[in-house]
Amino acid sequence: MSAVLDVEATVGATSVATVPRAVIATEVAPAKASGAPTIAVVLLGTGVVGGALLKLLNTPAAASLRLVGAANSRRQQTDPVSLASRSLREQLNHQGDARDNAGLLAALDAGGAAVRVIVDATASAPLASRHAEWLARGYHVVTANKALAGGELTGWRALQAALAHGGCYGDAATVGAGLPVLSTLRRLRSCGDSLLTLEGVFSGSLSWLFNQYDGSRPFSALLREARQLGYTEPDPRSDLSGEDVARKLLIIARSAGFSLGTDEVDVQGLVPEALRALDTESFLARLEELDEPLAKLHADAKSRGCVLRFLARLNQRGRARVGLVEVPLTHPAARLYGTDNQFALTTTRYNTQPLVIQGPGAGPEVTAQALLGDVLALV
Ligand SMILES: NC(=O)C1=CN([C@@H]2O[C@H](COP(=O)(O)OP(=O)(O)OC[C@H]3O[C@@H](n4cnc5c(N)ncnc54)[C@H](O)[C@@H]3O)[C@@H](O)[C@H]2O)C=CC1
Ligand SMILES: N[C@@H](CC=O)C(=O)O
Repeated sequence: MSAVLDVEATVGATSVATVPRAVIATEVAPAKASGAPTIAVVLLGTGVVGGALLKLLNTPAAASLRLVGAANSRRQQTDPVSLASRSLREQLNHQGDARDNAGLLAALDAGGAAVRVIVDATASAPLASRHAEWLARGYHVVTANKALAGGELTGWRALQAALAHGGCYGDAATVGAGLPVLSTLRRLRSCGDSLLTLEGVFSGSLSWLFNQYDGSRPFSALLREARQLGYTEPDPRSDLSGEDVARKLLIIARSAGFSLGTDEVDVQGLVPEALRALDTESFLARLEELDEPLAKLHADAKSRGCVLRFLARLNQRGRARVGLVEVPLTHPAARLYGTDNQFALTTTRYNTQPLVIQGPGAGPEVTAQALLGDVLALV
């Protein structure tokens, strides 16, 4: 890719200060026939992604899984035999026990399953901070939550230390919503290949927004639609601020051996100062304040024959940047569709042309499938 990714080309930077925030999973295993070892599962989070996973758990692909506990932020239900109800997600809105991780772990232990898995489909940093402890206690963790691996370096190191003693960390959903990015990188590394540079579009929601945005509809209207479609984070500022992209960049970089801290990613976000300290509901009520600045950036880019794309880049010196840039129509990122993510990996062996992984990078169904795939890969 070209020099448009350089700092000078970064546009629309209304904020810099964002705090950005694995590791083992192979490919999806086929559904097991009856009599195969049962996997006991606890699901944390029954929102967009967790809700889609609950649907998948009622399909034949998940026949070897036994859901023994499920929780949202306020309530939980457990059943050491199986929580089979199709209306579990709705039930948790008004019935169940108070939240208590110990009760969920007890349900995992009670059934005597050989494989015990905690699936984290929340965006909760406090929950993510428990992942290493759970691994150390003998549970496997499968996660869509990026807050540990993409958070402070101390958390990443605690995770690696826990993994050194056993347990698996299914993290496919944390990058590209399950696109085979981390698995490919690990495979290359196991063959002695090394990541040199990385660049591309790592946000499904921002990809969708800027692939659509042509000035004919306000940016705020598109953002509301992206949220409805389940592409954004629970608080869309996590996407707009660049924080979610920075987390993915950190997860990839760290998986490739770069010990990058959160403060080593230069993050150029899109959330104006006035909207940063609000609670989520107040922010959602003021989305129209994004419209004018983005309309201007779009018009400026268009006048130069360019489009806007939210790009991430890690160079060979370990310098990392994420932000909105103008790219010419010939740029690979200008030719993305829908929620497409694009990861261009230049390695010691893929060094004349990068290895490019591209495809839908957000959405409940693909993300839930990535979680299921990581669970099935445990046996
Ligand atoms: N939406 C997408 O396309 C993708 C999302 N992800 C990740 O999946 C995670 C979930 O995203 P969504 O489902 O969109 O969010 P959501 O807001 O729809 O759902 C979050 C769920 O977590 C629950 N929760 C929060 N704190 C909890 C706690 N302490 N204990 C138990 N449950 C708790 C909430 O009650 C809710 O049910 C996020 O970490 C996100 O980054 C990852 C890849 C793609
Ligand atoms: N909000 C995220 C969802 C996947 O991680 C994105 O837009 O990419």
